[in-house]
Amino acid sequence: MSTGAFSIDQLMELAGLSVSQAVFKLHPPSKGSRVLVACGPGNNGGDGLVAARHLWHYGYQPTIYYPKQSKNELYQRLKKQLEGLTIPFENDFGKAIGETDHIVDAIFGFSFSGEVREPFPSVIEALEKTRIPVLAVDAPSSWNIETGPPESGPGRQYSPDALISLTAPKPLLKMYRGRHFVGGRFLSQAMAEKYNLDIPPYEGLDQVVELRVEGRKL
Ligand SMILES: NC(=O)C1=CN([C@@H]2O[C@H](COP(=O)(O)OP(=O)(O)OC[C@H]3O[C@@H](n4cnc5c(N)ncnc54)[C@H](O)[C@@H]3O)[C@@H](O)[C@H]2O)[C@@H](O)CC1
Ligand SMILES: [K+]
Repeated sequence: MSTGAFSIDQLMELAGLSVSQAVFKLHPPSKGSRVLVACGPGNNGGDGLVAARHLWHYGYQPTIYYPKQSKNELYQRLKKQLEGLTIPFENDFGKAIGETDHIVDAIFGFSFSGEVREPFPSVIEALEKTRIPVLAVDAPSSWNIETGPPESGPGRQYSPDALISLTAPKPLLKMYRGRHFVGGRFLSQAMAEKYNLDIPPYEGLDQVVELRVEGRKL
């Protein structure tokens, strides 16, 4: 992903900005301003940290669940930026889910593999059961990027209300039914052609576009 001379910081900022815009389109703060952002240990979690910062500036009240914090300097800076806005970090996911209007699932993205390890099984199970709307970032966490939901264990019935694919949809989209956004308004025509991607019709200032999922009307 160094392609196109974008640094990881830039890509993560663009990803998190897209996520924040999808949240706004799904649930503007007037419909409930509390948003729980569940962040995993990798870059998917980093997207969540960035999104939370933007959401705060839009008028939301984010809470962060971030149980496996990376020591990497980039994540430490993202965390400091949130602390600077006095955004709370909550370690008890069960408590946090009871005190929110909607949820961003930024736990695992395209590098997830194997069975869900601690401390995340109970978190995935809670996402599976909750009636609070969930927006999954890049993938529903615990899904295999190629084949979709796991056959057993946490996540086998996890079906978030909305998904935002970053840069381009992943193969798991075949197994997904729900609202679907794409965020990747930085791709050049040359990059899109190189990777055989279609650039979707972004409008106005939008960093995201909602697309039709096969079999479901917008
Ligand atoms: N350059 C890029 O590739 C970009 C990626 N972005 C985001 O980064 C994501 C991919 O990030 P990463 O490659 O860091 O990986 P992920 O964030 O998808 O997950 C990897 C992390 O999860 C842990 N993990 C993997 N399997 C696990 C399991 N079974 N149980 C518990 N923990 C497990 C790994 O130890 C690692 O810490 C994308 O989906 C997207 O959201 C964006 O930030 C934009 C740039
Ligand atoms: K995710």
